[in-house]
Amino acid sequence: MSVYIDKVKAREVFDSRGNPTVEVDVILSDGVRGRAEVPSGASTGEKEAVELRDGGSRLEGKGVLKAVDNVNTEINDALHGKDPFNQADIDNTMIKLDGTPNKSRLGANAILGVSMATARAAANEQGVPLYRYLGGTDLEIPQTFHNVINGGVHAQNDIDTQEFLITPIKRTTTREGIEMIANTYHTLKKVLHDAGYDTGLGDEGGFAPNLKTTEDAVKMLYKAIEEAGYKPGVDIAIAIDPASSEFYDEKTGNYNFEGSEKTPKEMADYYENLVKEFPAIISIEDPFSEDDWDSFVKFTKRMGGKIQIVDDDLVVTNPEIIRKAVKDGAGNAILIKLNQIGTVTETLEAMRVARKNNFKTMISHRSGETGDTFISDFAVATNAGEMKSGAMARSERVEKYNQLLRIEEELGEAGDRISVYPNDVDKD
Ligand SMILES: C=C(OP(=O)(O)O)C(=O)O
Ligand SMILES: [Mg+2]
Repeated sequence: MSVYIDKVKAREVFDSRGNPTVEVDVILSDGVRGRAEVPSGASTGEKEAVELRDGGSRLEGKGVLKAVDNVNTEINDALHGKDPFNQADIDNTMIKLDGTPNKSRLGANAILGVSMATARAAANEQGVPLYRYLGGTDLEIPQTFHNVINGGVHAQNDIDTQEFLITPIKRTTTREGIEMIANTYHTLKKVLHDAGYDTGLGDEGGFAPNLKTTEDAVKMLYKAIEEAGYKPGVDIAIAIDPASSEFYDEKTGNYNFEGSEKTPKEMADYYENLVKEFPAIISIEDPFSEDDWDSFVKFTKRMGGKIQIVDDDLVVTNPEIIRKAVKDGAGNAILIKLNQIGTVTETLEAMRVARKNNFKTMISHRSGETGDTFISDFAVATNAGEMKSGAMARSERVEKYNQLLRIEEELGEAGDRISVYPNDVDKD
């Protein structure tokens, strides 16, 4: 008889913010195992699959023992005897067992942990790396986006834009690109320090200086890129994630942004001027709130030919909402977070819908992370094109880039064509 799932076992471990999270082991009938840890967001979208938390006074109500128990009892019973290579069956069984539209009964954290650990166990059973098991051949290393200045809800400072990311655009290998980012990151520390700013870190390993405005932060990035010996917009480009649902006022329909109240139209003007002033900015994520769909559509018509407009909170990796974004022309790229939707299978569907409709895809970490490097393998396996995983500090972030370096080496040794998005002429 071929190998089957013997047991799924979960435990409570801790994430990079010191909050409890779910870790799952999937154990196959021949003893082979797969393990996965589940990340957790802070600026979460309203329509994300539900992360089950225990409530009560223990660990400020953030415990995940209910989710752990759901894995160890109901999910274990439902998956015992199943084929670990049939990922869709595993995921659909859990979706049906949960029975809610947003995984709120068993918890998306419980379900995703099992889903990812099953893929790992299956890869281990075949004796191949996870990226190979999920992706086969003809794989591409993603372009990496590194969040080097943290603001918004990821830092205790006055900047409302949550993320300032730098991305190496002129490089021949991933290793070279990541070296360029490390150089710039170190130079940024010096630039901030010399200008009298604090160089403490935010949640994603970027610096969290008490700069007052988004423009000031972008100016610091320009300075750091140049002082590190690169040209902004030629060697290294910039992306921002205002995560604007966080400063949107539902009652007025306006944005309370860095000391002034702006209408959606004024916000759009602001972004257009920002990109004019700083042409190294090539990508803006969640420029408008998840409750301000029309502004996304208008902004995509206005700026979509010039820059990448990434939907994160707006579509929460949900294939149905992505279909609507495609239909309405809201954004031109999708941020992909496995825990927003809660299974590997649905995440693959979300990516297929996006790519089929010429939307770019960027695989993302969460602000609360673990040491698990699943997303690096996943980004390569799916030829995602882009990946963001924080700055070149805090090992839960850096390990994900290190995993890309290992994969690049392995692909080279195995004789694969190594291409580094987006320099490749085949880019889609
Ligand atoms: C990574 C992000 O933050 P969080 O995990 O807090 O949602 C994001 O908004 O893109
Ligand atoms: Mg975001």
